[in-house]
Amino acid sequence: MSLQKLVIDNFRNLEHVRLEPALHLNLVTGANASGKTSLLEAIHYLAMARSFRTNKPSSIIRYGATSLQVVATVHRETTDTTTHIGIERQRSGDLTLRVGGQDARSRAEIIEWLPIQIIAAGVPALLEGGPNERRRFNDWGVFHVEHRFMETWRHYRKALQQRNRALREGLSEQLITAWDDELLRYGKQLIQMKSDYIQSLLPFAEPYLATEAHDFGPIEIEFRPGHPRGQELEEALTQSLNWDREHGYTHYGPHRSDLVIKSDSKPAVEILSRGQQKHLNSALKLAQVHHLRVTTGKHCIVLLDDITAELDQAHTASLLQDLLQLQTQLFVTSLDESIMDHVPRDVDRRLFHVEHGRFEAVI
Ligand SMILES: Nc1ncnc2c1ncn2[C@@H]1O[C@H](COP(=O)(O)OP(=O)(O)OP(=O)(O)O)[C@@H](O)[C@H]1O
Repeated sequence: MSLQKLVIDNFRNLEHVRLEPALHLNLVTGANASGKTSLLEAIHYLAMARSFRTNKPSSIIRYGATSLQVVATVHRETTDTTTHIGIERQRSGDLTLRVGGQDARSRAEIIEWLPIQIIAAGVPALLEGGPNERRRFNDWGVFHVEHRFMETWRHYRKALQQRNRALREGLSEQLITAWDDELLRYGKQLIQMKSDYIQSLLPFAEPYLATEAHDFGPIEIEFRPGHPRGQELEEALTQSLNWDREHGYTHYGPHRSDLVIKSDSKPAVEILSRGQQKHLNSALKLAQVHHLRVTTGKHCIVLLDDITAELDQAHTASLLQDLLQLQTQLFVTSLDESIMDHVPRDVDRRLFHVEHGRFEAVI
């Protein structure tokens, strides 16, 4: 996917911005607080219907405005089709999502249209972030490559919510476990999908992890299904019933799945330097972009925020080259233009300069 046109209204300090991005590299430069990250945040908001910087949607609406809007013309390479995608958020909380001139049926419809990855200083990395971040990484991949995922997740979530409600309300064992069949059926399917995804991702990660510059030992990623090893999910559910009743929620299941990332057979978070952790993080995201490309033909949009603060020159250059080779559409922010020196001349590129929320296309 790629954005051909982008219009942003009242998003943080961006009052009204219209851009025609390049197909591959879009570099956004400007002083501190000019609006560079806000641009990436607006694109991310359009693609995911959530900010990567805050959980409070009202804080992203421009001060004094009653609503924000982000609209894009999106090209899908797999079908060579173009459509309009839009998101509008009112300060009152109302959210409207539009695809092709119609209300979207769900957030998933938009997310499916716009696969997006972000590598940014403020976004928790896979290693140092909590299990939520690693689940999100895992689910992102399964969502985009496995069409049954969303439907299975909806069934599972419904059973989980009902069971948790029965637990909270202190209902009888019979009423609590009435949901177990559904929970097990869809839970096991989810565990299988998530585990299969990680297995199929690993070969794609290897080339990015194996470059000499990284200098870390062999990396392993172990999928943890969200229940104790050596036990089936049904056994874990039965054994934790008393715990679940006491705490008012279901302890075990794929909603608690996690990934254990190891280097040289030891927890990577404990032995890798901060710089190495950042490389590992970007290598795994690159692997997802590549895997998506090969398994579905979809191109990803990648947002790199203040990348030179994240990675040194050599790694920035190699990351840019890898991403450009995968034909992603890149939006990169930086205080200066030096990143362009790492980019081959024939790459379709545009340089934008931003000042107080106003963008100017320089090349
Ligand atoms: N809701 C809002 N309405 C208007 N302005 C806002 C809002 N939220 C944040 N801002 C301001 O928007 C400006 C742009 O912030 P942004 O994070 O995009 O800057 P940046 O160019 O990425 O800066 P840096 O290089 O320092 O990371 C800041 O001055 C910030 O205070």
